[in-house]
Amino acid sequence: MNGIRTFHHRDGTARLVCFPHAGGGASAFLALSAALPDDIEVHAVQYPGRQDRRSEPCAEAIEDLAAQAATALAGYDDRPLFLLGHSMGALVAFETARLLRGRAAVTRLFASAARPPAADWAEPDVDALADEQIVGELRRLGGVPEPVLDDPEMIGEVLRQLRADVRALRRYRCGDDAAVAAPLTVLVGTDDPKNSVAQMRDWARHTTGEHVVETLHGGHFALTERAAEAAALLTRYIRTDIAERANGGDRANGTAPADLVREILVAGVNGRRPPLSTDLTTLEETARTKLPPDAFAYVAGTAGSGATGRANRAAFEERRLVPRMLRGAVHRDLTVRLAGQRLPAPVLLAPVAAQTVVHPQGELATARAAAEVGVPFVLSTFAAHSLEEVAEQSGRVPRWFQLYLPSDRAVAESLVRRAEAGGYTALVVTVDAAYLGFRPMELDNAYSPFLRGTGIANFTTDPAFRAGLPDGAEPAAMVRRWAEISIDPAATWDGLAWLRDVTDLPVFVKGILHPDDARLAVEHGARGLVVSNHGGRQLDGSTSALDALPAVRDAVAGRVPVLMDSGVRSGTDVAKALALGADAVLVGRPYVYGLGLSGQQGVEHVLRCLLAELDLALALTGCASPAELTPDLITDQRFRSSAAE
Ligand SMILES: Cc1cc2nc3c(=O)[nH]c(=O)nc-3n(C[C@H](O)[C@H](O)[C@H](O)COP(=O)(O)O)c2cc1C
Repeated sequence: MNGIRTFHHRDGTARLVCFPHAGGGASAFLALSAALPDDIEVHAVQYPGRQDRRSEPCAEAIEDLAAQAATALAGYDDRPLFLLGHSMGALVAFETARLLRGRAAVTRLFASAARPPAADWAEPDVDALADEQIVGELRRLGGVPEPVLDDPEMIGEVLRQLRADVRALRRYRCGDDAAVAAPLTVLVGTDDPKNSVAQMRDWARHTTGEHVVETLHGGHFALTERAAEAAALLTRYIRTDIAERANGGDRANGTAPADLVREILVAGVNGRRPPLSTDLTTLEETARTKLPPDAFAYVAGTAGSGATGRANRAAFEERRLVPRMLRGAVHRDLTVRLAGQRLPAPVLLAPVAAQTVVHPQGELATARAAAEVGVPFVLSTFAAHSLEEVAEQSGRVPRWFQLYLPSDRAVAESLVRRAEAGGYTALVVTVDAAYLGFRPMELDNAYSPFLRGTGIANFTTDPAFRAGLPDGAEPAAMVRRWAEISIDPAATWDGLAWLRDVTDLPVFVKGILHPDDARLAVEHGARGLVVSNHGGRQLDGSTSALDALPAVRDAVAGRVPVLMDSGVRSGTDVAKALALGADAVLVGRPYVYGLGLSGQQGVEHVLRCLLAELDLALALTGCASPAELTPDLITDQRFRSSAAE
């Protein structure tokens, strides 16, 4: 009997085949199948000896289950094939992918709640355990409904299947070098009592392709118990893989970011010069002379005496890279993955409010530049153009939306829904600006763009916001209402948990500096963090973001990606942040100066320079990818003894 079951018949562009856990049947994936969208056709493998295959004997070995599945799937080669195995099912899926090589190519393998194939699974000898002991363990892990656990006949059936499966699992052996070619995404529940994120790293040995670890909120059965969250994550991977196949890869034109150097020098032969200096640290001084004074002060300003603004720069300058030689890093790949999304480089444009202050096209020009260069733009809640208008300019590069949590939760929810509908793929919740910092450069000019009606477009276009105002409200009334509700100064971590429950979009928390806040953010649903002091604009005297990074990174121990911003001015700054543990970096003021000085072209220039210098930093430190930038490539000048100088 063909062991493939289908719950929802769809004519999807992709096929996802799910492999159940020990003691489980195909129906374990019913809710997940329902939560997945129509473009993904979902099938589940029914192992012999259970549910509608009850009359057949259970399999003796994982390899037998894989051989049966591979035979059934051999003809599934008419659309991209994805395999997803849960717990023991991950081993069956892995072995199936190995057998399918050359028959039906597996586009990606998802392994959920499962240790790597070569690891010791430490499964107890269930034949030697009493029924009550096994039932106790099943209660602890979840996954078997209480009524089944309490029904002697039904639980007897589950135990029979489970014992057979665990016998097969205990017999299974896999070498360290057994690998599939398919990229591999490993999913692990944040509270899985059987598995930890650290144990998942060795899955990397079992693929010659990409290896990513993703966390889901929940325990051993997070995959099926949090079906909506899991479905959103799987969908992002599947759709990105399909889009990549359609494009034939991003490097199709064969150019690397570092080729900018040659491009500029060759253009010079014909008398052409770059539009702005390639030394991005000089743009601030150019902007000071060219931008309107109020606008320049708004962008350049920091809090108080500027101590934190200076510390942000000093932290980068005090770190030095230690180049490595003769490593032949010719083929470099800047791609990174964050919360299931593939980014062409570990660089994003930070959310910066009210961009029409420096250029009439504002965020529209920035979005076009981001799309042109292939760098995601994080749009501010306080943008001068609505998020829908900006989405239209954003092309195919992932776009993210930054959210200040409004005290009117109806407005907050409405903004989230609009971001979802507008194709934004992540939310960045900024938590360090419950109050505006004390910023002398703004105060001395008595200048706020918002109070003059710039930077509130997402509110004036929002139905929930407008519902709180009389029809035909004057602009001044809108500004007053905006000032009342746009940021909730009383928000607590519960606000983050609320947001997690309102949306399936991954939520990054921006503005984290303390390791305890990092842990709290993850506990309340953050899928990523941004270590940031808001470019030194909030609390003067606070720590530099780069100095805060390693402790935050250690606090989350790989459970979620950690991004950073504040003070990044060059590609080598990006390299330093990555070497100290950032997964990606946001850049703020430099691109805003590029926008103010040369519009879209200026933003493109800044981004190209950053990426070119980052690519060269990889080449000159002998790294083929951002992941190879490690702390040993950094020295900290502050801790060098004079003898070493
Ligand atoms: C003019 C200006 C406006 C900003 N507006 C926002 C905002 O609306 N939301 C937000 O989360 N951060 C905002 N930021 C902070 C940036 O996202 C980022 O944290 C900071 O600019 C990084 O530091 P850098 O400018 O040194 O690169 C703003 C920064 C500037 C300079």
